[in-house]
Amino acid sequence: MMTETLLADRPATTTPVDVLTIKDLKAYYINEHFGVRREVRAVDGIDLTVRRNEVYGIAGESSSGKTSLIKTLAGAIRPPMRVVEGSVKFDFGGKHIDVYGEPAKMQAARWQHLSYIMQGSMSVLNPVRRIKHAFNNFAYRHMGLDPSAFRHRVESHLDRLGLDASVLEAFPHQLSGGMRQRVTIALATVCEPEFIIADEPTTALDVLVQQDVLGLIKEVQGRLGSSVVFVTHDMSVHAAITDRLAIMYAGRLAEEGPTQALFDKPQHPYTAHLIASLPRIGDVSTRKSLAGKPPSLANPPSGCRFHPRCPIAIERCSKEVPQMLPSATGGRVACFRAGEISVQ
Ligand SMILES: Nc1ncnc2c1ncn2[C@@H]1O[C@H](COP(=O)(O)OP(=O)(O)OP(=O)(O)O)[C@@H](O)[C@H]1O
Repeated sequence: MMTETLLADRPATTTPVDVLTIKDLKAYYINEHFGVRREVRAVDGIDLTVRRNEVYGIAGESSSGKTSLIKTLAGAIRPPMRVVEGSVKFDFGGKHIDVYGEPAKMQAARWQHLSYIMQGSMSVLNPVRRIKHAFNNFAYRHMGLDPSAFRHRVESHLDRLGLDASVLEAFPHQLSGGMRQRVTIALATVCEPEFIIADEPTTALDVLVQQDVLGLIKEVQGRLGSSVVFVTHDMSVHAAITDRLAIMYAGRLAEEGPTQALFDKPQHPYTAHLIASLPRIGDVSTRKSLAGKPPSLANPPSGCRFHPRCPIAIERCSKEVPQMLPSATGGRVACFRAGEISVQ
């Protein structure tokens, strides 16, 4: 995919109002067997903010902690996962919610203020019930409308999203994968939430349907002025849809910044590697893969967790943990040698 073209088409975001603030967040999977405690440090000291009316991407290879982070920020964690430190706070237009201080408030905010678009629509669509039941189950009680006004609202929302009202009478298996994903986007946005979490929503779709679904998410986000946290390992999808991008490695942030700047001039060697491994039209050279594999989060390396795989690591990298500091490209980066590597 030609990331340059996709990036050039994107309008800039101009409203720097924070809707989500995460401070020093640590969330671990903690198991104890026969008195031996095992901690998987999936989210390990994350600070970030998401602004109103932006698409904020979270990238990183498998097991870097992306899903654990979004579960934690949505207050959707279950044992053995536990938040051991830090805070997650939302500001929904003046309505403040401290996710771990006020769990009941967070529960009440679901659908109306915060909703999800998941990978694979079948997690929200019951295979043996018509689509309309999903709307009735999830959205009806949050909207305070009588049944006919609710039906009218759902139908006009579907219409704006290019879906015919007849989908409400269909069973999920009667729709294509792309159509089902459009329905789940409609379901997640019918209450006009301020905050939408999209977890790998296009991963199972083919490229053309993927473009269509991305366009739809961007359009709904723009119309509602919502914030979207968009998680995927696919950097070309981030290039197409996100305004700012965070790169996760082994439970921590490696880099964060405006998506375009991050693609143009990655400051962290891991970001540079992710961008360099994207296929480019006309380039027939073999892409060099990164040596080694992501570390175990039960026993991560000392210092910078990326240092055993980093082509420019120095002694300091194995001893000290680099902090996220302002980067030369208007973002933040956690690297003692920030900016010293170029994309091949
Ligand atoms: N229930 C669990 N118990 C123990 N460890 C877990 C559990 N769920 C996830 N993990 C571990 O937490 C770490 C982060 O996993 P997570 O699913 O958040 O990563 P991810 O970046 O979303 O990966 P993927 O892209 O493959 O979904 C991994 O090491 C994973 O093995």
